[in-house]
Amino acid sequence: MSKIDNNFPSLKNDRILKAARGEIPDKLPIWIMRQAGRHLPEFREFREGHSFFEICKNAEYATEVTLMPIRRYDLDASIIFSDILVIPEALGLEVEMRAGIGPVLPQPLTIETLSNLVTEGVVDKLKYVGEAINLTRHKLEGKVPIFGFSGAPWTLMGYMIEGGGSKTYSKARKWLYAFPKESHQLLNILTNVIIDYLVLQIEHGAQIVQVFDSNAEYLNKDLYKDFCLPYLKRISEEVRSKLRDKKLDEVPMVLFAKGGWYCLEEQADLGYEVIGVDWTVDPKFVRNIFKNKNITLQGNLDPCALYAPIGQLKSMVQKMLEEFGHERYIVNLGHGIYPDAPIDAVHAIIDVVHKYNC
Ligand SMILES: Cc1c2[nH]c(c1CCC(=O)O)Cc1[nH]c(c(CCC(=O)O)c1C)Cc1[nH]c(c(CCC(=O)O)c1C)Cc1[nH]c(c(C)c1CCC(=O)O)C2
Repeated sequence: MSKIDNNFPSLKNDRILKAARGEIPDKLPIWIMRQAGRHLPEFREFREGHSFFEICKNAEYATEVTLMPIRRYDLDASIIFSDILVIPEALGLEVEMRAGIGPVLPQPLTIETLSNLVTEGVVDKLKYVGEAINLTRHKLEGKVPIFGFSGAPWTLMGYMIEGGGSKTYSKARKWLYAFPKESHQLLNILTNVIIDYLVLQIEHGAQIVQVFDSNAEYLNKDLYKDFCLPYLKRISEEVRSKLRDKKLDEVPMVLFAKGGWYCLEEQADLGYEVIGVDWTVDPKFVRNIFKNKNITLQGNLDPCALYAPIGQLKSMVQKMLEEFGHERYIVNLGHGIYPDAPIDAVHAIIDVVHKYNC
């Protein structure tokens, strides 16, 4: 039994939850993908004394890092400090976080080693994430809600087969054509884990969860239909049904399929309240696609816009807010903030968003 205390402080800022459910918050909500970590000097300092996974696996450390952006900025949500690659690790693959490179899996998954994945007790091994969420939600004192998250099946499959990041994900894409049976087998294993992992996070206090399909951009509509949509749908449906079985309240679910412009319409029918879009998607275009759907949009400022002169940055944010409109909208970047993003730029964006008249 993990340490759970679900007697949480009451929530003072529910803008994100309201926007996700289609209610109108007093101000537009904003959070920033990858806000907890690499661009913050206090994180880099903390990181000098601890390895990446040491921080993830120690609830006190993970809480400390999760709170860093909340102390510094007037954000409307926190996101637990962790990584999408904790799932491959719990399935038995070694994952290293190498400075200047990123995640490396020294022994990538092959068709031959697929059956070696340890599929029993996976979520038990991930209880440390639940404990970190639980402690963070207490330490947040109700200031803002906390996001849980997971990588999507295809995105995790990509890292597992490539052994890390890749420019093309061609080894993983090759599986989809040459080994469809094994691909589905792997995607099913991942989907089962993701469902229980998200339920675990919600049980421990996550008030909203996001599924990152960061590698959607390497597929096309046919591949996404075969190898992603059914699994993403199963995740939203089974997370909700497991929560009902456990008599737990449902939480809003966000899907962010980066580069998934080719199947936006299909994403609206997967059972997620919020769909994230990257900066290549025109706000008016996506609003039009979703006009008859009960979907909240999230996004989509180019993370590189943060390097523009502050005045220009503020005008771009203002334009983005006008184009998305104030209903069913959560402000965010179109992908994670970069390590060298200027702190002043983040303050400027939040300032424009919170001054915006809904
Ligand atoms: C693809 C992906 C990964 N991890 C993640 C994704 C999906 C989002 C996206 O597409 O950006 C998600 C992630 N990774 C991290 C978080 C923490 C919470 C947050 O601030 O959003 C989240 C939500 C911490 C991290 N994950 C990582 C760091 C930096 C590593 C370090 O401190 O050494 C942090 C703070 C490492 C990581 N982890 C990953 C990569 C490619 C890298 C290297 C690049 C980098 O982020 O610096 C895999």
